[in-house]
Amino acid sequence: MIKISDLTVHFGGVVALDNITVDIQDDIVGVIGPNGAGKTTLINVLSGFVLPDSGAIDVEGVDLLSLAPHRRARWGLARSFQKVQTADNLSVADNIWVSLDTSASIGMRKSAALNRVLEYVGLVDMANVPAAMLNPCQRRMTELARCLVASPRIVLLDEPGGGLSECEVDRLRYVIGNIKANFGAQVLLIDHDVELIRSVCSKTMVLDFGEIIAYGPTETVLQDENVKAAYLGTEIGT
Ligand SMILES: Nc1ncnc2c1ncn2[C@@H]1O[C@H](COP(=O)(O)OP(=O)(O)OP(=O)(O)O)[C@@H](O)[C@H]1O
Repeated sequence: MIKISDLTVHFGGVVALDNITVDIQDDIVGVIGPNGAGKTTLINVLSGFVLPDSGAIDVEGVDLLSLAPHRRARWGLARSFQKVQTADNLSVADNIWVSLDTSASIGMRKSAALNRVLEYVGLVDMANVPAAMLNPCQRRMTELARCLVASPRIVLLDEPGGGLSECEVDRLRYVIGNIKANFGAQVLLIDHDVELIRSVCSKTMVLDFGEIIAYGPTETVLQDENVKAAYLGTEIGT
């Protein structure tokens, strides 16, 4: 469980997160909102890329903000980025192995963990291929595999559906939707693809101008008039 209390982040005059308080308990929770709403900032604070001005975050009894970013990773916090971060000159396997190099004991042989995650994301046949040769979906899957390989407790995903075709999003839906069952980790999923959010997230939080304007069961939230208004110009399917 992620317990966020009174979290505020300013960038100069911009209030990116405005006194947010929320308990995140469900296995897969969506985070949606218009551009600039504060979604990535929330993941950046959780992962240690941004220091908040005030507030506290408790994850499973741990004071997260007291840990340096690398210690959060060792504790079991994994994240992906809006712009996929793969090293082009490394193979798929080596791109994933990077997470194992910095991880603590993961309760199984590291090579077994690598094989398991390659199989899970469907990249077994591509293990030795340089990342430069991958298509966008395979790059995204490589990044997801890197998030999952070291037995994380919490996985933060920043727009993993961005730039993928519909059929690729189907695959992504399976991979994200089964993280809890296969790896035991809680997932926080930011995406603009409302159908992806709707299909995998039991609860969803909506940010607007740094504030939580709705949080609850995904379908209820998507039907909320305030949420529809915040998304004016963006269609939310009924
Ligand atoms: N490093 C930074 N320096 C200055 N301003 C920033 C920085 N990071 C974010 N912001 C500002 O904070 C606000 C929230 O940005 P954030 O990236 O968290 O929004 P977002 O909801 O993730 O948007 P998007 O959907 O476009 O990714 C925006 O006004 C943004 O311009």
